[in-house]
Amino acid sequence: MTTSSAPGKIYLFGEHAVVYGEPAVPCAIERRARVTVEQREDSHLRVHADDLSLDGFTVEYSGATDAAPDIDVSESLIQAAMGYVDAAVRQARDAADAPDAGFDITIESDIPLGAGLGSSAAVTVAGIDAATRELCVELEAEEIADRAFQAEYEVQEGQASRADTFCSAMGGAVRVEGDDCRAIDAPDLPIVVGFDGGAGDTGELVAGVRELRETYGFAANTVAAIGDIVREGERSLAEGDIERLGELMDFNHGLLEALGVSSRSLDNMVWAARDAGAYGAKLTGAGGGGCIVALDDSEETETALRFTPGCEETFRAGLDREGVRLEEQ
Ligand SMILES: Nc1ncnc2c1ncn2[C@@H]1O[C@H](COP(=O)(O)OP(=O)(O)O)[C@@H](O)[C@H]1O
Ligand SMILES: C[C@@](O)(CCOP(=O)(O)O)CC(=O)O
Ligand SMILES: [Mg+2]
Repeated sequence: MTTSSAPGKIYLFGEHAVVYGEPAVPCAIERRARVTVEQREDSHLRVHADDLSLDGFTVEYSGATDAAPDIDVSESLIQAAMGYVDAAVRQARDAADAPDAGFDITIESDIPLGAGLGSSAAVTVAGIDAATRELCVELEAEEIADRAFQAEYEVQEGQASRADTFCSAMGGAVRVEGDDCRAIDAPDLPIVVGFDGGAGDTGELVAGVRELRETYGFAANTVAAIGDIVREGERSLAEGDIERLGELMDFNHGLLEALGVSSRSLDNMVWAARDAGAYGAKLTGAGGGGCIVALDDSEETETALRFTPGCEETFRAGLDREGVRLEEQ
């Protein structure tokens, strides 16, 4: 039996634009997905996910590739829930050259689903690490990142950048521009997350930006301007200039809003954080609903978010310098 874990992430800058080759800077946060894998005698797959919430449902399921899941929900929901796990298992079987390996898999995660904190990447990265180790193969973090990207790319039908999976595998702050992925130095950041309890459909939101970008030249310029913010933000990060980082996050949020991926509750939380004196605040990830990220070393932003209509949960989540790791074997 092998348990591996991998962190979720926030985007300091650059989501969406990273899909079109602009750079992005995601940072791993201290919230993890833990995946426990035990090889079976047969080639079946049995998955158990605690408190897996899908579109407001909480389901507990266990299924096998050749058997119906033991819960009464639609096939499409199960497909959505299983997609990343199946893809991670395919990658592990391929890496270990064990096409018929079967597993019992248990997933526990502190990362809300579909909320822009990279739960899919964390589950995929931790799943590949645990399953390959179970097959006596130890992969480098970079290879896990690459295989997890292939898995996300497959599930998201070609609409994925390397940012989430590389960040989750490596930990810390990273910079991703096309296929060029690298770890970067970052100071400890006072990260506060606000969560509206909802989720956005990453594929749909990415498709919406794509359409805007194809329809309007100025939308393409907006995407390019996000790239300029990221380049400026990298300098501020290197200098540890948190005030400027905050200002650039505010700017980045404005451009994401212009691209149509914010929402009323995300905007409310962003404004609550700014009014509370945060250095800056923006939505994180695909948007549409889910999480915002703010920088504040005082308690003010968390207190304000607790009283903000539409904010369901707020928590401080420090930068996690560790990426994928073995928990138990
Ligand atoms: N705890 C979990 N158990 C099983 N699958 C999970 C879990 N967390 C995330 N996933 C998978 O990741 C998907 C959500 O990923 P995505 O839509 O990319 O949003 P995000 O990565 O921002 O959280 C879920 O639909 C599910 O397939
Ligand atoms: C919108 C995008 O830039 C980030 C999506 O992040 P998340 O799955 O919402 O955590 C898409 C991508 O980079 O693959
Ligand atoms: Mg995701």
